[in-house]
Amino acid sequence: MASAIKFEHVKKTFADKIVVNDLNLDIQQGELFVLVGNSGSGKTTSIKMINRLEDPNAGQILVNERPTTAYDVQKLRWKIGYVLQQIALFPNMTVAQNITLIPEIQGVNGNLEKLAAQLLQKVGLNPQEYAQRYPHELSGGEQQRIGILRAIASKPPIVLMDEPFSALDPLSRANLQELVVDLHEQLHNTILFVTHDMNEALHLADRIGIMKDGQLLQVDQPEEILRHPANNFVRDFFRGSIGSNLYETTLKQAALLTKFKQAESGSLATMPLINVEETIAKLLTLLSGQNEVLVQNSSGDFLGLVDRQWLVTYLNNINSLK
Ligand SMILES: Nc1ncnc2c1ncn2[C@@H]1O[C@H](COP(=O)(O)OP(=O)(O)OP(=O)(O)O)[C@@H](O)[C@H]1O
Repeated sequence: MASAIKFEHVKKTFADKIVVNDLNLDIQQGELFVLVGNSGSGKTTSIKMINRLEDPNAGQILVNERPTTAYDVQKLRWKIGYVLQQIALFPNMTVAQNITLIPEIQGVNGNLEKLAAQLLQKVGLNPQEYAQRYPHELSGGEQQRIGILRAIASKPPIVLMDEPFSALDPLSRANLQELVVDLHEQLHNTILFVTHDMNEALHLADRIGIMKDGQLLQVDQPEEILRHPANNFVRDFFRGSIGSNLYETTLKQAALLTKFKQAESGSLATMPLINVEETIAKLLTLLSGQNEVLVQNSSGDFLGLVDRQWLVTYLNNINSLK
C-alpha cells in the first residue's frame, strides 16, 4: 500500500529543548493511525510539521511520497483537513457557510448548499434545523461535528485530528468517536488522530504509535502492543488505562458490568464469533480486524454482540469501579 505520511529522521527543537527526536513513522493511505502520549510528549508539534505550521530542524516529511517542502504550502494544506480541540468556527458565518468555506475558496463548482445539507445529515444534524444557525447557537459537541465537516468538506485525502474531543463530556465523546470511525469507513481517507487517552486510541486505531519525550517508543496494532510492549513504560501506559486483568476477565464476567448489545438478525451469518468464556484480551484481537463480534455460549446460543464501543463502555465501567 502507498504511503500517505512519512516522517524520516525528523527532529524539532525549541530553543535548546529537543521536542521531537529522530522520528521515523510511515502511515499508509487509508489508515486510521492514533498517536498517543502524555502531555508535552511532542504529538502536536509532530502533527504541525505535516502541514508546515512548524518546520523540522532535521529530517523530512513526505506527504503522498513527496517532501512537504516540494509543495506550495497552500496546496499542501488543501490536501490536509485539520481538526483541533478548540474548534475555531467563524462566529459571523452560518453553519452551512462554515462547512463549505474551503470548497468555496477552492472554487469548487456545484451546489454548496446541497453539499452542506448532505454533510450535516452524515453527522446526524437535520439541515433544516442547523444549516442557518450560527456557531454560538450550538453545543460543544455540535460545534465539534461542524469542525469535522469543515475539515472533510473538500474531501482531503488526509485528515489530522489533534485531541478533537478532549473538552467534551464522555457521552458526546463516545458518539463522536463512532462518527470518526463511520466517516473513515465511508471516505477511505487517511486519518492521523492525536490523543493522550489510551481508551480513545484503542477505540479508534488501526495502529497506535506511543510517544514519550519526543520519541516514538512503539508502533503497532493495539493487541500487539498489549502482548509485546516495547518496554515497561508502554506496558504500564497501555495496561494501566485498560485494566490489568484483561487476560483473566472473561466476556461472561464482563457482561455482569456491561450488557452485550442486541444483535440485528440480518448480518449475523457473516460475523466472527467468540465464546463467552474467552477473555477480553482475545476479544481485542478479534476486534482489530472486525467491527463487531457475536458472543455465543458453548451450546452455540447467541448471547449478543460486542464492538469497540461496547469495549470502551466496559473499560470505562471498570475505571469507575476503581
Ligand atoms: N512554539 C513553541 N515554543 C517553545 N516550546 C514549544 C512550542 N510549542 C511546543 N513547545 C514545547 O514542546 C513540547 C512538546 O509540545 P507538544 O504540544 O508537541 O506536546 P503534546 O504531546 O502535543 O502535548 P499536549 O497534549 O499537552 O498538547 C512541550 O514541552 C512544549 O512546551
